[in-house]
Amino acid sequence: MSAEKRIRLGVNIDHAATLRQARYRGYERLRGEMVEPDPVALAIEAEKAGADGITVHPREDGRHIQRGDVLLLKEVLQVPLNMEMACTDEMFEFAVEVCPRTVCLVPEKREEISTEGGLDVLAREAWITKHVGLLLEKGIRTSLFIDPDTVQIEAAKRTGADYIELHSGSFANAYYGDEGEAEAKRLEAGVLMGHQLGLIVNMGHGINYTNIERVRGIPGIHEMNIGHSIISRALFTGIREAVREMKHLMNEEDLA
Ligand SMILES: CC(=O)[C@@H](O)[C@H](O)COP(=O)(O)O
Ligand SMILES: NCC(=O)COP(=O)(O)O
Repeated sequence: MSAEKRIRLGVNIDHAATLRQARYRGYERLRGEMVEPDPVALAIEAEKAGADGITVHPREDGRHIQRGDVLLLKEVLQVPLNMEMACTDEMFEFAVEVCPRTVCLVPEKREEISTEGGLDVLAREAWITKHVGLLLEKGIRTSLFIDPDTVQIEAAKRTGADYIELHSGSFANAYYGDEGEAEAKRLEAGVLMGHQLGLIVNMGHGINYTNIERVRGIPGIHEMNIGHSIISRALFTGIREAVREMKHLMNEEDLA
């Protein structure tokens, strides 16, 4: 695949933090203790293996990645940090403190295990538009994590955000069923529409080493953010191999 068409791989390391917090509930790096697994050390390994970026989602309730992790990541990473966050004033303040390359605005529900649907941009359009501008003043670009729906993509454009990340969870859930192809086509149409509107289009959620074969060929995907599947595979292969394998697979390249 030619360099300009290569899909960038953003590795979401939250799931390592989820494992850590399962044992060390309430742990926050700022206390200075060292417990495992360390998501920051994992991110550095992922970077060494070729990750083009690292994604984290500090939740308002702090149940997965911790704020101290995010601040440290910003210090030690060479590759861009993408920080997902809920549309709240408190998270905005934290984003300004961290100053990641990009912020990706996501919906957040206390009761969900992971992010279930895309952001309803129309419902939060005024807040989002204002904060896209405020983040840009601080040199932070904004992405909006949305379902591949026409009205949401149009609304995303109106907010002034540079990026959208199309939520591929419905596709991933439907992959083995009758609706898999229809969901893939929805993503395809969403990427195309985003492009036509001049947005940079990313994709993420539920992408794995199997279903990647259906979405990797969609023209114009800038970056895929992949977490759960890579961290799961890393338990068997180590993170470097898991990243290397996904990076080659998503770009249809042979492993050297
Ligand atoms: C926005 C998204 O799809 C994922 O990044 C997800 O939110 C990861 O974080 P959690 O595991 O805390 O849900
Ligand atoms: N925004 C999606 C993401 O970062 C990773 O989602 P998943 O691969 O952990 O489902």
